Amino acid sequence: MSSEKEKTIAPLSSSSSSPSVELCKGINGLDKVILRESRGSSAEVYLYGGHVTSWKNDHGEELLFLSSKAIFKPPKAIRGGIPICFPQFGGLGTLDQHGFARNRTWTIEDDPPPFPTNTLSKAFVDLILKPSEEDMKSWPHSFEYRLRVALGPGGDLMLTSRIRNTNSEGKPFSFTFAYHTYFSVSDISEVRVEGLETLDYLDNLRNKERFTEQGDALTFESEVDKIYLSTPTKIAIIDHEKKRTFVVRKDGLPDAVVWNPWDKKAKAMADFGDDEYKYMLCVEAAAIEKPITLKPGEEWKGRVELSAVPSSYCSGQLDPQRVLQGS
Ligand SMILES: O=P(O)(O)OC[C@H]1O[C@@H](O)[C@H](O)[C@@H](O)[C@@H]1O
Repeated sequence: MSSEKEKTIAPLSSSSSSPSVELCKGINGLDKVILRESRGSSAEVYLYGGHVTSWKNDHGEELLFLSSKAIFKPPKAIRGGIPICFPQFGGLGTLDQHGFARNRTWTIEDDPPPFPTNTLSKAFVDLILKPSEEDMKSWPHSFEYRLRVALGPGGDLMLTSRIRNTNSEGKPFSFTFAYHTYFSVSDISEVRVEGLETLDYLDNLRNKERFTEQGDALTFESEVDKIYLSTPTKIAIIDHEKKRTFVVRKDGLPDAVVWNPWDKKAKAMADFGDDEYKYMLCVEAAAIEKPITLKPGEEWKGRVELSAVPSSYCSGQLDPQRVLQGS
């Protein structure tokens, strides 16, 4: 073998790679960005919706649920991954359900204003959304919405939203917000959520009436659509069968929505498989009960950090305290 040939082969057989960010075409030719970390984890972000559609650990296992029937065609929002609900959560206002950010095309911003704290991550992308003239007709406010999606060296997925009021005529505005995260689970009946016990919630299935959750971890055996209020900064989703725990850490987002459509609603959704409710759970870091108000020039920040860790066991039982109190 010539030395020339050996030189060409060497880099291809190398197993370690450095963090990378790649812009390419996704489904239906929509632009997407792929983030890759050196140990093998990755994430995919569509510019349409500023929407994370994939998050994989360093074994290449998908951690987010994406419907097999998801429609990647504007103006329909993508079913699964992490839709951004802004400037309105759900039907709590005059806009279409969950606002318009999830069905607008965002732009990559090469040089955003610096973050107060530096992220360790080298695999990240900065996106920006500004309202179009059409948007201003239904929501007459100027804003700049900057979204950074970053993959940490250990595979954690971090989303940071910075929303600034850029109204020139001195008008404040208010909004509600959610990171509508669809977690992939092995079987919804094997899942528990820790961290929301004893909290008050608004039940979307009962006219948003206010109730208080019981003392036990949440388990699932029917449709659920609840907005938990004043929640702790950390919530754990424990997948018994997979022996995997998702930890949601959040900042600036006091509420948490828990949603699973179950069988009847699943059948009624055109972009969701009839049985897919078994394999997903939405736990959405949110600001809903008390809308955020920004005066001109003011900026709000809302951040979520998702990690997937092996569940810790204690004499055959999961030990929720270790999950919630651990670092
Ligand atoms: O079908 P959409 O607009 O994506 O909304 C899905 C669900 O999103 C949840 O956040 C809401 O609480 C539910 O009420 C809603 O059904």
